[in-house]
Amino acid sequence: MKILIADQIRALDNYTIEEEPVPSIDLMERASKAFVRWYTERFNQSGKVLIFAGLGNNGGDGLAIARLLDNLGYEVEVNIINYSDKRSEDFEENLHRLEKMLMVNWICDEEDIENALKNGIIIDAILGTGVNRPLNGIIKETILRLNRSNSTKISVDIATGLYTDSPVEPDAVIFKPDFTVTFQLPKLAMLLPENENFVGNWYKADIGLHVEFIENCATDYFYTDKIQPKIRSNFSHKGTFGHALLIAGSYGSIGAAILASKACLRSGVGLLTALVPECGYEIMQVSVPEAMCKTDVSKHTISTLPKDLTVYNAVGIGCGLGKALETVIFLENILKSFHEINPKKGLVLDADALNILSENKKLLDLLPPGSVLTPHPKEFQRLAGGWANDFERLKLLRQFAIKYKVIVVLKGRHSAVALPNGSVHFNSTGNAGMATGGSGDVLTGIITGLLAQGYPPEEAAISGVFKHGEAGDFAAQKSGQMAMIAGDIIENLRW
Ligand SMILES: NC(=O)C1=CN([C@@H]2O[C@H](COP(=O)(O)OP(=O)(O)OC[C@H]3O[C@@H](n4cnc5c(N)ncnc54)[C@H](O)[C@@H]3O)[C@@H](O)[C@H]2O)[C@@H](O)CC1
Ligand SMILES: [K+]
Repeated sequence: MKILIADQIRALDNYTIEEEPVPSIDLMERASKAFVRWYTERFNQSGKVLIFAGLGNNGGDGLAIARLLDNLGYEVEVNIINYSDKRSEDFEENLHRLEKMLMVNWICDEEDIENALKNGIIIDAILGTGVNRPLNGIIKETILRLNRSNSTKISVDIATGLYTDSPVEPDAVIFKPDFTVTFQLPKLAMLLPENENFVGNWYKADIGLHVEFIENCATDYFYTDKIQPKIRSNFSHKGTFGHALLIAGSYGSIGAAILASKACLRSGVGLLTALVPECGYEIMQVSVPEAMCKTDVSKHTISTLPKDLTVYNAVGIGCGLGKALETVIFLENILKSFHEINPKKGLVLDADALNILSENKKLLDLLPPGSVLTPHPKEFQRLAGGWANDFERLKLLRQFAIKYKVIVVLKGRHSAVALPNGSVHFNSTGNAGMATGGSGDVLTGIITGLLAQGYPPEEAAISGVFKHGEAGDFAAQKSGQMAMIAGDIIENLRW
């Protein structure tokens, strides 16, 4: 699914209005009905609904929502923030419709704000995607006061004050909802970790905007909310699904090799060889009997390039590897030999392989095009340098992927997969229970397994991240997020 910037969303609204055609007031009614559908599925008629509306179209939505909820028997109180003389046409029309049924309160000063605050659910329809400057005056005062309330808070489309596709000022005042119900498409700002408090749990409400227009919009940002399942032929044999090599583990971290190996096997790979230091041999053989196991000449680390690299369809390196000097030299050698053996072979670099790259930046130039790197934010910072905000981080991520022609999976709540063409694919699956040791090793195993089966690296990364998160969601349903361990993600992989 595409993610569009605010100007494109405005153009999309207008195009839908002209081409469908649908009068803008009816489109607003459709959006408001979609919100009300979401709301009535979760909240019953007990208690008050306190609607805070602005004077533009987001406010218009708020007034239409008030009317629809009132019709459904909810006890609604409407507060309009009187911050300007300018009102949108559809706001005026919805005010006209509402005033036939309900009295509205106009908020002009702090006393009005205090009077408006009662027990009830707060709905923020003050400003939406039209916000273009920091909040001040009576809007700012209202938001400051609403944010102090313990009531459940819900934003219509986007929290008041949050810019759709640019960073907010460091000391900006922004509404802090528990939920956001956003129309049609997710907004970029809602996917960035620094905005977590200004989004809450968010839901997408379809309002039937023009599908072809969306298809023709150019964008670099996408949201992965489903992937195409691949069908396996009945005539397959284990050779059909490739042979993966995982190079992982060091003394004290053989568990990382086990987790990556199990995940790789559960991702459909035909054959798996794990290369571990000698100290890991028995542990691997006992824990993962399905994998073949080779050992390095070193007892505790990986130091020596395997002879027969051409046998493998994909190689995953880094889980629990350590950063011993001999391992650094090993990584340099394998990156050099990758260019020679077969540029089409897949390569995944994770954890200590990434840390070695950041401590030896000249190695970055050896990265084979199409390699998949899976850093968490700290690892990415060490690789690419710091950033002032998440938009800047996103820019660095894209620049890095373009410059080195690699795929970078920046792990997090909505893991961002940056491709060499500069596009970024945000993931929809996963949960906080996955922030646990070994979860990254599982992802490396999955992506390596997909690469070995012949998935193009872009698809292996996007699908792997999606399935990893989905398995984490299944695991959380069973044991709860707190009790989850990385092994549960592997057990819950379903293809
Ligand atoms: N255009 C359409 O057809 C639809 C729009 N919808 C709603 O319309 C919203 C966008 O509406 P608008 O474009 O009218 O914009 P908003 O309602 O977000 O804002 C209204 C106006 O406030 C002004 N403004 C911006 N920043 C401000 C600030 N900090 N302080 C005070 N005033 C400020 C701007 O002039 C802006 O146009 C969406 O978020 C969505 O809720 C939905 O009804 C769906 C259909
Ligand atoms: K809003």
